[in-house]
Amino acid sequence: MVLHSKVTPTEKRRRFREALAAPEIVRMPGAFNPLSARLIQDVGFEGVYISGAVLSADLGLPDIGLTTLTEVAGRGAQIARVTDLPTLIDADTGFGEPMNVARTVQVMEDAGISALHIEDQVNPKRCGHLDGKDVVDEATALRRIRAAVDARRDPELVIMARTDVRGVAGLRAATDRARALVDAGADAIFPEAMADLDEFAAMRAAVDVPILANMTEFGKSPLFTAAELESVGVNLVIHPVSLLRLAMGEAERSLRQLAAEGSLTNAVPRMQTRARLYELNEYADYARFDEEVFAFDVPGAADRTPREDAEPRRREHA
Ligand SMILES: C[C@](O)(C(=O)O)[C@H](CC(=O)O)C(=O)O
Ligand SMILES: [Mg+2]
Repeated sequence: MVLHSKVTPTEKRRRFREALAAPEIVRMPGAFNPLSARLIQDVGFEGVYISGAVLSADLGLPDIGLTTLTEVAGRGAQIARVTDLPTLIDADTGFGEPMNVARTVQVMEDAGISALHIEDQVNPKRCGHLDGKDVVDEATALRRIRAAVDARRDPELVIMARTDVRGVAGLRAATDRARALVDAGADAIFPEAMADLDEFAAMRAAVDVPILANMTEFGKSPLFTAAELESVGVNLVIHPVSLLRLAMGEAERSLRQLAAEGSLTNAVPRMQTRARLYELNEYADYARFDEEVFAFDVPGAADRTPREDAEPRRREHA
């Protein structure tokens, strides 16, 4: 892959649409940084989720709409450029009024993102699995999606509408809202905080676009397997915060061990090795790339060298 993914954003978006249309469920664990996105690809998943909860947690902030479009898109771009997989990013409420939503879509396109979801919570939003959240009225929710769709320049970009209505007004209201969001142009639906598989099945029956299941831990939905979700027609599953929770759990355990034992010797067997890290970050490929660039010879170039002292730069390789 060296330096970046060679798959263009449009190609990733096209592949994502194709995967969503296939009968197999698309699995997207949440990357907490570009390196973990590499791991997700290496282990063989179909896509990378970029979570708002993870980004805000990473900045030491609660997930209550404090992060800005610039911060979220910047992180998205860093992650998208190191993976060949499609990326789905959490655009919260779209960062403002419908006009802001329109700008959000274009900024995410420029960031190389494949898909984004925009939710119908009021500003400031909160985690969809917490009590006490609120949603905007239908007209406002539809305007956000309409603005997003109108602003899109690459027709392959996937615009997903998330509805938080289930936790506020029940399943029936959520399926009604989802239908309206699809009519407004949403390519896919993210029904937040569904209580069981029957609710996913009801959502499946309500709309004819791909639907997503959010398997976040410690939330309102039980943790169904990919096969269970696929069996009720769910097209895409995200595990948004799982890798961050796992890494932080291990970090805390190990810090306590270090504090108690004065060394991390006993934690080393649980660590990713230096060799594996270098493999993920393609040290060998970079070295080869460097060699090839310096060995590259343009026929006749020497005759055209304008300055006699123009010596090619030499580089030592370890
Ligand atoms: C999917 C989500 O929007 C996210 O930001 O990752 C969160 C996840 C979480 O807080 O567990 C959500 O609102 O469900
Ligand atoms: Mg979120």
